[in-house]
Amino acid sequence: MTYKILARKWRPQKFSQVCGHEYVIKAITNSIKLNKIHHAWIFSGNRGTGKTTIARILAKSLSCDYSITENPCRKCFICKNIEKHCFSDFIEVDGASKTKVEDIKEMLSTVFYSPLQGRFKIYLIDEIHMLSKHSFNALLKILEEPPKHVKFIFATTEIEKVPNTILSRCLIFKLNDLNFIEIYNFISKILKKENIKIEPEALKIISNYSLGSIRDALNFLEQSIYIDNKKILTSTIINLLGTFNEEIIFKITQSIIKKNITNTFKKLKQCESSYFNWDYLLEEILKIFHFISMIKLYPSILKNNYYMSSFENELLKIAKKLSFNQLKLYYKTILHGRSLIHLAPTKKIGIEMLLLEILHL
Ligand SMILES: Nc1ncnc2c1ncn2[C@@H]1O[C@H](COP(=O)(O)OP(=O)(O)OP(=O)(O)O)[C@@H](O)[C@H]1O
Ligand SMILES: [Zn+2]
Repeated sequence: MTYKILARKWRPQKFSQVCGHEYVIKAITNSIKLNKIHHAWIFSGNRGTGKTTIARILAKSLSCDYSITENPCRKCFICKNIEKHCFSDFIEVDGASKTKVEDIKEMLSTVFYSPLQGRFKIYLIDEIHMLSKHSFNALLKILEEPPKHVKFIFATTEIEKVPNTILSRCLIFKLNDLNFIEIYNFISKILKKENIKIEPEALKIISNYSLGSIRDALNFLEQSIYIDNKKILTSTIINLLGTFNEEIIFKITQSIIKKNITNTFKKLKQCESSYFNWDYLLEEILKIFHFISMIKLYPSILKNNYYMSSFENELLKIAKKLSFNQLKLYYKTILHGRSLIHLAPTKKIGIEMLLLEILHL
């Protein structure tokens, strides 16, 4: 059998398998249950959060041979063919490569023909924001009065680039970035199914590093599996992603707060490797200052918290010791310094100067 990468192998095929986005899923499934089927949907959100996945499940829901259903059977020939990407009445178009008006006109020339096998003719246009102005105008004409058998599903990472005239004719669903816990739980489940063990710290780093995208998290896992077959090690992830574990980030932040220059630079040296990602270091330090500020002003954030959980007591102490104004000053100085780093002769010099500056706040 041909090898399928994790992100494809574990692409959800039913709404119940989708990670997060509860309200979006609820709205879609309820509208299907109530038989209130709109003619155009648009899903917006960052890369790898589930737009195409949800769009394809929706296409099955509308087309399943048994009935329109929020729970497509996955057994009928239509469901099966949609999953195999070979169903003639489900047309997927990549808006990024078909931007020109001729491309869109060619696609739209088929809308007036009845579906061949399905209930509807469904057009999924991915990255719709890439269409040209003329393409949007051509699409708008059809969207104003679409034939009854036609449904449009759009996906975009940049909804602000989609004209309002198009948006106002669609149901708009905003997919948020998945949070740390959602990604953590989702990939833990997949690793269990794949019978692969992982060190807890490695799982945390992946969940954190993927910045809200399940696809990124699965791709990082994929890469690490090539190295550690049966048990993914923290050291592998650190080298692979050019990142570091929570302990080192915490220690650097702690040394900064204690104004201990020697320790700060000792720890910094430990991070250095050919894979080291300097941008990530500043991002992580910013996250810690944000987290300490939250602990100070909104302590309930610690309930069911995974982030920096091994250092909770120390973080609480810091939150008590520093005023919010001090925390804010650290945060702002790093944020500002980070935006100027590209002007430094090298990133390393930029970071070292910034650390010296905050050590002297
Ligand atoms: N919410 C989610 N739940 C479960 N898996 C997900 C989710 N989002 C993404 N994935 C995983 O990531 C892969 C890519 O997802 P998908 O193609 O739906 O992302 P997308 O938002 O359309 O991204 P892009 O904007 O880059 O096209 C899927 O095959 C699946 O494995
Ligand atoms: Zn079916």
